[in-house]
Amino acid sequence: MSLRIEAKGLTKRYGAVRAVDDLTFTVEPGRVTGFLGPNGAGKTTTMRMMLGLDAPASGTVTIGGRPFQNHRAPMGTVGALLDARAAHPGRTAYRHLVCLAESNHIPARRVREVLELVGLAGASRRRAGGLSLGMSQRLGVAAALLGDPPVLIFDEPVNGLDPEGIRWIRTLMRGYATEGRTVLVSSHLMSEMALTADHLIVIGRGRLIADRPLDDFLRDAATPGVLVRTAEPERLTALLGGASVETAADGALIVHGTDAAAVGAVAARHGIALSELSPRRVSLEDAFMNLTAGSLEFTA
Ligand SMILES: Nc1ncnc2c1ncn2[C@@H]1O[C@H](COP(=O)(O)OP(=O)(O)OP(=O)(O)O)[C@@H](O)[C@H]1O
Repeated sequence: MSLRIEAKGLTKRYGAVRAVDDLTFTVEPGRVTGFLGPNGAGKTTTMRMMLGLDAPASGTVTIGGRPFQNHRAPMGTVGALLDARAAHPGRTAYRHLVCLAESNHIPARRVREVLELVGLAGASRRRAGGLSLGMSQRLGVAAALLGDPPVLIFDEPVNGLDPEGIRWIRTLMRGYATEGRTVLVSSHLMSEMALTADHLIVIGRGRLIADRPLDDFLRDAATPGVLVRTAEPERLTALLGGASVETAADGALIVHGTDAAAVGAVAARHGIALSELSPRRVSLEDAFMNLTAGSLEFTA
């Protein structure tokens, strides 16, 4: 069973703030979709509406063609990780999952399975309140996986995880997507999404900014240019004739309209020493900043 998530004209206001503003997009099965936006962009609010935890002011969001609340087996439809500290602090990890399983008609043996799956089997008797943030996060993932759902919705799942935990959750999401499930994961870090997602939905101030494959972002970010450092920038600039040259804040030259080999050849021919010569790429983080500039809630 594969289900897509479809938002149409989704809008939510908090007083004068349009937290989510006319969002239309589809999250397809079989890939990891990154939901990217700066702090306050509206990611959590959108995910809460997907799960029927908040009502839209207008528009709709459906999972497999109907609102989440209309599915008869919620945990068997969507596995959600919204708030890592959602478990009752006094309950053991095991008890927390058993309660969830019981109220959702999920066999108790599944609890052992998911505890194994998230690496918490050894900590199942510990109280949720005493777990580290990383372990709470794993317990949240265990709860999400209880019903073996075709759709996973994870809000900033790497928060609080150490590098091993981050790799674990990436692998887990990748695995589920490969099985044909629908995986939506939010983040405010482009660098994290670049390692995790196949497709990106980018929002800023509640509005859709981009909805395209990760590869397209990577290609655009790799705008060709050449970074050159030399003690004779003026002379080299004059010799480069047709190319457009800008000077970076640290004195390096950024040359467009030619390649590193050509710049090196000109410098060699005229005996200009270069201390650096490299093809320049815009970092992904810069590309994301450019994309969302003007949509930041707070700017420095
Ligand atoms: N319950 C609420 N009451 C009032 N305003 C809210 C509420 N929840 C969210 N907002 C506002 O709605 C906007 C979107 O918030 P949201 O938490 O959805 O963004 P986000 O992209 O998840 O951000 P973050 O990465 O910081 O979690 C923000 O301006 C936020 O201040």
